[in-house]
Amino acid sequence: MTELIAQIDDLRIHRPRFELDGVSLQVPRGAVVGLVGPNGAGKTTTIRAMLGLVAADSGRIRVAGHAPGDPAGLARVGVVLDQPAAAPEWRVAALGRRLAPFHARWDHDLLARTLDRLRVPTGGRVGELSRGQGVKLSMALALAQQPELLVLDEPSSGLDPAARRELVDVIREFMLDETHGVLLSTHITTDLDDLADALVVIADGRVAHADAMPDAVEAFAMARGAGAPPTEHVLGVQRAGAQWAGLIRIDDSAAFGPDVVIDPATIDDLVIHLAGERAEVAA
Ligand SMILES: Nc1ncnc2c1ncn2[C@@H]1O[C@H](COP(=O)(O)OP(=O)(O)OP(=O)(O)O)[C@@H](O)[C@H]1O
Repeated sequence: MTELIAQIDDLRIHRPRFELDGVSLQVPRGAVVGLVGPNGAGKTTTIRAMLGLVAADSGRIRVAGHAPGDPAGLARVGVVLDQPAAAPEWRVAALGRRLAPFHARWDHDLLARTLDRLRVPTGGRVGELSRGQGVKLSMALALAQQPELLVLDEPSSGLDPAARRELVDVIREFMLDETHGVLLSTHITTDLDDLADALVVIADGRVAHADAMPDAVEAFAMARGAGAPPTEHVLGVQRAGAQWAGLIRIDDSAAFGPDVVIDPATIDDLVIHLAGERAEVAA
């Protein structure tokens, strides 16, 4: 059986205007798990609960065999969140010296190499870095801990195309060790096409779809037609004038006539139309 490095079962968090409603996901060792979904779907809330940064109302979370927030578990997790990884007044060049005492396996050489490779300026203070440079710094600091699990919440946001490619390469190298795992939340879904071993789509506080890649995407297709959309088999129908488009299960393709065009689906299609499906169910 595949060993899990992180596991979330039936996580529920109640907020005044939001419900995380029974989210379950698993990160096996050796796997990159992509976490996708529309704005406000609950991705960051799930990640924060996993790290012990927000309290769960119910559910079970284990990270490297420990409860969320347990220092023994966190010591094995490198994190890139949507906020700076260090105080703005700290000198970038001094970060290794400042942070190493808090991490048993800190690798100064790896930090220097990653900062150099990602072209992070090391001559100034953290607060002087651009948003993208700050993300790269967070990534370098996360890797310097030599974690077993990397948890990345929208690391690509603010990165230029070349830097995004570098980031994907860095993740690939991290995964050369088959005991490692990655949970990667992103809106740049094309980054996941060749990288993710599994996909979890969250919509409106629930897991709308989860499967291994590429099956997670290839189980679906996009159907497009004109006139009244079919009432069966089409998920999250969207209309533009006389045209309609929706997601279908590939197994249902035969239910459509020649007037319906069927194309392969993308991860974006899943995010858009499975979320639309949830909205229609809720309406
Ligand atoms: N501290 C908070 N108090 C109350 N509600 C919150 C809090 N943080 C987040 N929320 C709400 O929880 C919901 C889920 O937010 P979350 O940040 O998890 O979404 P997300 O999927 O990460 O979205 P995005 O893609 O925009 O980053 C949103 O409706 C948000 O307004």
